[in-house]
Amino acid sequence: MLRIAVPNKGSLSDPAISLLREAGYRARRTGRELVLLDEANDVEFFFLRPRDIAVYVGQGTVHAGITGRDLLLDSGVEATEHLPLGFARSTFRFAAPVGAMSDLTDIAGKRIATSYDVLVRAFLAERGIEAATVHLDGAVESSVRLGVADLIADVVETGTTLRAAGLEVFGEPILASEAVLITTEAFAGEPGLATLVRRLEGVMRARSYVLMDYDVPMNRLHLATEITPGIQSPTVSPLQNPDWVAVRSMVPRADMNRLMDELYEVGARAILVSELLACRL
Ligand SMILES: Nc1ncnc2c1ncn2[C@@H]1O[C@H](COP(=O)(O)OP(=O)(O)OP(=O)(O)O)[C@@H](O)[C@H]1O
Ligand SMILES: O=P(O)(O)OC[C@H]1O[C@H](OP(=O)(O)OP(=O)(O)O)[C@H](O)[C@@H]1O
Ligand SMILES: [Mg+2]
Repeated sequence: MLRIAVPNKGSLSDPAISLLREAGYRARRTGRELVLLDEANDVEFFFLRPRDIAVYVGQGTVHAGITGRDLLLDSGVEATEHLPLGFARSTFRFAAPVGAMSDLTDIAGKRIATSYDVLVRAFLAERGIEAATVHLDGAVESSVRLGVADLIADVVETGTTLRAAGLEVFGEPILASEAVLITTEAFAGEPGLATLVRRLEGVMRARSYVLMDYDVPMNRLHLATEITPGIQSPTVSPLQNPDWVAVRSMVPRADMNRLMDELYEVGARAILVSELLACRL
């Protein structure tokens, strides 16, 4: 039976559980459940703290787990990224009081508050910058105002928390992070894991594409299918009116409005967009 670690709390937990549910696995019913047996899929899910998941995977007590790239690297564990999952995207950055620092060299000799000491020390060591780290569990943004540190290194998504604390990012980003499925070399070839990966990829693809249907005059078909070439090739079906055909094609969700405009321009009508639930491409 495949053993998978899933975040039990924090920003990673809900999207990870939704992704698994959409991929056809049993969803967690209550927030207090620690272990969940999914007999139909031959998988056991363990709900653990996101920061601890790399440790369990590294020890081989579970076959794989979902955590953040930043947490994986900070754990220093010998687990590897198997599949990026596209949610909980953030950057990991240095930030200091507005106007105080502009360059990485400004960090030398200063105190950096962070929850990710290993990640920060490795970054500084690579660049030969000497500075002290102050470990804090959370709310790192408050540390500068409270006099515990001169700058911070923390997760930034919208930047709202930084602004509220009177801080601004500076220097190059330390890391671009997102949720990732991790495993070890010993388990990377597990058949159950390959099934999980295929299903997760199916959900992610379905989320990033939509299905587009439209009718177009036969003599404009070549123009329309250039706009929506699909994955393999668009489906073209006859209509009762022999001068028109119906076309169905997958298109990237991000492009859908532009493509609808372009199709209309070349004469397509009745352009419909619908959601995909899952797919195997
Ligand atoms: N605002 C955010 N946007 C995107 N990802 C985030 C955000 N905050 C934290 N993360 C990601 O979540 C993971 C950290 O999870 P963790 O549960 O330790 O902290 P959290 O989500 O901040 O929850 P909490 O602090 O409430 O326990 C990291 O991978 C981090 O990059
Ligand atoms: O750029 P933003 O959109 O503001 O998001 C980033 C903030 O979100 C997380 O904090 P969280 O709320 O989890 O609190 P914590 O610091 O106690 O972990 C993270 O640690 C940052 O502080
Ligand atoms: Mg947090």
